[in-house]
Amino acid sequence: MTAQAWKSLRTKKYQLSLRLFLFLNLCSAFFSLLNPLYSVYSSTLPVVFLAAGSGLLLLWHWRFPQKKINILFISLAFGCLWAWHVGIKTLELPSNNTSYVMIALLTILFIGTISFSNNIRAFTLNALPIVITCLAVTHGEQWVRMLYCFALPLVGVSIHYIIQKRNDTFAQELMFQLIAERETLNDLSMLDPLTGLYNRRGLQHRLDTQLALNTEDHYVMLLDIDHFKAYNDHYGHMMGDKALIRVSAAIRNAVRSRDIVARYGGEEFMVVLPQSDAQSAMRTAERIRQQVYDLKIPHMFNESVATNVTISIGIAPLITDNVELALEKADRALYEAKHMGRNNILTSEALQPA
Ligand SMILES: Nc1nc2c(ncn2[C@@H]2O[C@H](COP(=O)(O)OP(=O)(O)OP(=O)(O)O)[C@@H](O)[C@H]2O)c(=O)[nH]1
Repeated sequence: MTAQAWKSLRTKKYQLSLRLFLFLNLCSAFFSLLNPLYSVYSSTLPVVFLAAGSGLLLLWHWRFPQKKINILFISLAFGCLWAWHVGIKTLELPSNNTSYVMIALLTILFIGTISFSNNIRAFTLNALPIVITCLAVTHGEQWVRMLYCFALPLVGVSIHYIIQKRNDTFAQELMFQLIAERETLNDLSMLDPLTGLYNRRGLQHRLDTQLALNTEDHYVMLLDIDHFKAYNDHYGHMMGDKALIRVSAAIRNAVRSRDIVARYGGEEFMVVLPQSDAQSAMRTAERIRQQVYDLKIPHMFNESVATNVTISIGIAPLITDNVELALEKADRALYEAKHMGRNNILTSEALQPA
C-alpha cells in the first residue's frame, strides 16, 4: 500500500459516511412525509427540503464522487432542518406531546451516531439544533433524559474516535515502515552483494533514468581483469573475491560521482560516463587502469603482463541511447586490448571497421 492508497482509503471512508448520512435522512424524511402522526397529516417545508436535499445530494455524489461535499456544513444544515420540522410539528400536535419529541430526538441522534461514528464535530453539529429545539418545545420537562440521550452517543462517538485515531496511527506507521523496507529491498536488489556496485538490474535502472534525463554524449567502458582464471586457480576463490572487492573500489574511486559503475559479469565491469567526450573517457580509463595497477595485488601468473593484478579496458561512445550497440563496440575494443597484450586501453574508434 502506498501513501496515495492510504489517502484514497480515508477519502472513501469520508464519502461512505456522508452517503450513509444522506441515505438515512432520506428514509426518515420520506417516513415523516408518508406517515401521518396522530391523524395530523401535514408535510412540513423543512422535511420536503430534507427529502429533496438528501435525494439530490446522493445522486450528485454518486454521479461525481470526486467532488467534495463539506460534511460539517451538511450535518449542521440537516440538523437545523430537522429542528425546524420538530418545532412546526409540536405546534400542530395536541399539547404536551413529549413522546413525539423524544422519538424525533432519538431518531436524529441515531442517524448522527451511525453516520458519524468517529466524527465528533459532525455528530455535535447535527445533534445540537434538535437537542436545543426539543428542550425548548418541552419547556425543559424531561431535560435530564434529553441531555442524557445526547451525552451518551457523544461519549461513545468520542471514545470511538480515539480508538480509531490510535488504530490509524498504528496502521500508518506500519505502512511507512513497510514502504521504507520495500525501498531498502529494492535498493539491495539492484546491488551486487560482493562488490556493492550496481548489478545488471541496477545498471538498467540507472541507465533508464540517466538517459531519460539528458541527451548529451555519453561513453561506456567494459573492463576485465587480466588472467583472472589463473589468479583464482593459484590463489584460491576467496582471494579472488578479495581482489574483486579491491578492484571494484579502485574503479569507483577513479570516476566521478555521476558515473555509473556496475559489475557486468564475473570479473567484468561496466562504466557509463554521462556527458563525456572521447578525451575525458580516455583519461578516466587511464586513471582506472593505473589505480588498479597501483593496488599491487600480487599476481605471479599474470602471464608476461605484470606480477600484479591488471585490467584491460574497451571504450565506445553511446550514441542515441543505443546501449546494445555501444556495448558491442566496447566489447570488441576490449577483446583487441586483451589481444594487444592486456593492461591496455582501446577505443572503438581506433579499431579497423569489421
Ligand atoms: N573469485 C571469484 N572469481 C570469479 C567470480 N566470478 C568469476 N570469476 C572467475 O573469473 C574467471 C574469469 O576467467 P576467464 O573468463 O577465463 O578470463 P581470464 O582468465 O581473466 O582471462 P582474460 O580475460 O583473457 O585475461 C573465472 O575463473 C571465474 O571463475 C567471483 O565472483 N569470484
